[in-house]
Amino acid sequence: MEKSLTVGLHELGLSTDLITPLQQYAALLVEQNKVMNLTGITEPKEVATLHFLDCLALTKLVDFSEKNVVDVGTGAGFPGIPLAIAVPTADITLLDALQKRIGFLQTVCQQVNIENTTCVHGRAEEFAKDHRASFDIATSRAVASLPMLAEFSLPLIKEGGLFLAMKAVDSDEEISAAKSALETLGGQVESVVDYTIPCTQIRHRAVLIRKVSQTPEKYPRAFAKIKKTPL
Ligand SMILES: C[S@@+](CC[C@H](N)C(=O)[O-])C[C@H]1O[C@@H](n2cnc3c(N)ncnc32)[C@H](O)[C@@H]1O
Repeated sequence: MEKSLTVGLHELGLSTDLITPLQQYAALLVEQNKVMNLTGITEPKEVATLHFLDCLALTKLVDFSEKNVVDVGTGAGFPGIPLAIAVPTADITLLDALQKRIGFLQTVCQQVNIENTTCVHGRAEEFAKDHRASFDIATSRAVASLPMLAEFSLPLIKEGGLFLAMKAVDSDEEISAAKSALETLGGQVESVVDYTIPCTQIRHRAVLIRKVSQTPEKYPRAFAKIKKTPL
C-alpha cells in the first residue's frame, strides 16, 4: 500500500504526509469489514488505488479548498474521507442512509483525527428539506443512476455550485438519459473528464455538472416517486 500511495500521491501533486492517515483509515476499514459489509476491496494495494487514489484524483479536477462539500451516499467514506484528509480546509458532510456506516465513519474521524467532517445519517432527498442550496459542491460515487442521483444531489447545491458524479467511462448513455432531469433540476453538464487512476491502467470518469439555476421547490420528491418515475 505504501509504495502505491507514495507514487500515486506524487503523481497527483499531493503530500506524502497523507500516507499515515490513509493507512490508519485502511486498517479500520479492513478490520470493521470483517463484521460489517463496507467494501468488497480489501487487498492493500487495491484499497490504495481503487479507493484512495481514485477519490483523490478528484483534487486534480476541482479545487475543494474552503468549500462546503456534501458526499451523497458516502458508504464507507468514498470519496468524502480521502478528500477530507487531503483538503483540511474543506468542510465535508458525509451523508448516508445506513446508520451503521455512519457509526463507522464517526469512529474513523475520531481515531484518525479528521476534524473537518460531519457525519450524517439520512437520505439525501430528506436531508434536502433542511439543507436546501447549502453546499458549494456535492460528490457521489456508486450510488444511483444519474437521473436519480441528480434529484438526490442538485437540490442540496447552491446556485453556481458543482455536482461531481463519479461514473464508469462507458456512461455516455446514462449521461444522455439524464439530460431532461438535469434541465428540470437546474443542472447543466459542464464537462466529462476521463482519468487514469494512478498506479493502474484503469480509467474512470468524473461528470461535472454546474447548478445553473434554482431547483424548483417540488424537488426532490419522495424516494418511492423518484424510483418509480425518474425524471
Ligand atoms: C454502493 S454504496 C457506495 C458507497 C461509496 N460512495 C463508495 O463509492 O464506495 C452506496 C451507498 O449509498 C447509500 N445511499 C443510497 N441512496 C441514498 C440516498 N438517497 N441518500 C443517502 N444515501 C444513500 C447507501 O446506503 C450506500 O451506503
